Amino acid sequence: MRKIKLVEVRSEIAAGTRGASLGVDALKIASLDKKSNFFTQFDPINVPDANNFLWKGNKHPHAKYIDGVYQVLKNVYSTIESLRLEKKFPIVLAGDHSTAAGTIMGIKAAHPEKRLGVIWIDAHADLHTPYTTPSGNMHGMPLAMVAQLDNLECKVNQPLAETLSYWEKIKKIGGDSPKIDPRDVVFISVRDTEEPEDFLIKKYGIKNFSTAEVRQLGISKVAQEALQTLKDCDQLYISFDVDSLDSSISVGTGTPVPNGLTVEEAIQLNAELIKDKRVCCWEIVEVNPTLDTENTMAEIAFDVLEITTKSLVDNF
Ligand SMILES: NC(=[NH2+])NCCC[C@H](N)C(=O)O
Ligand SMILES: [Mn+2]
Repeated sequence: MRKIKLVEVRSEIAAGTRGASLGVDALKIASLDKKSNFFTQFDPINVPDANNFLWKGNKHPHAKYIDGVYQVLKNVYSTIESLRLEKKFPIVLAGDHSTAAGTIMGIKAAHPEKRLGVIWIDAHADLHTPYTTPSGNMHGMPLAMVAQLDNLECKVNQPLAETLSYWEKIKKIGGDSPKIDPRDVVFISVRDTEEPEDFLIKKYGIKNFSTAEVRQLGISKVAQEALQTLKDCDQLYISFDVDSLDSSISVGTGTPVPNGLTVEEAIQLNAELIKDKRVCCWEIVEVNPTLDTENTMAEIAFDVLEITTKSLVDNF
């Protein structure tokens, strides 16, 4: 069996709604209520966040708290790089989705020669940049950070010079080269995008398996085709944003969207994908219990986490 390491990242500064930093602990409460021994099996490591920046107020309208985001990304990057060098399999429990960029930077830094593919299960494409973001929330930008995209063709904002200097630094964490080719991204259930993102999806021919397609093809076929799309990649990272689930289920998350996956679909999908031997890291993000009742979102997310991890363990 591969050595699994749980990584906790309680960042919420890059989300537009407060509370995603509590997602990790909500997962633990869900585990206790379920009387699961999950959290006794793997000892977790905690990555320092920069949520204290929230008290100071935001100075960057088109990339909110980018100074804090930069710090967190460096922390996540160095943690993940070390774990990968120790041949550990990181299972990352995170808050806002921006930190997935740090995860990807770390994976790439540990094995720069390996071509890295990404399976992004999410309602959103998270391909924005400070030049295109409609909200300024940096959880909408991680894939642009790691692919080193500015998307100036679709520029709508005029970010401040200081914002752009942080943006340049972020893109260079782990080295001044793209960590992924955008063509090596596969989306699943992405259904709420803005024009600048649609432009990039088209430009790079990024494959998205819509919810309808998931239902049409069935989970095993989708998993198979997603992995086939990334056949030339040497290692794979799976990012599971709980807002990929239908908004009737994903109440406890900052940006819920209708027409998403069912719980069963999400569980089967992750359990299937993680069997591929190239997968070297799995991440779950954006649980926000302050928007929820009875910790429902975390209970569902915990089921996904537990079953996906079991599939990983059983297949090694
Ligand atoms: N990881 C997420 N929940 N991302 C939501 C992004 C929503 C929207 N595209 C924005 O940039 O504001
Ligand atoms: Mn996301």
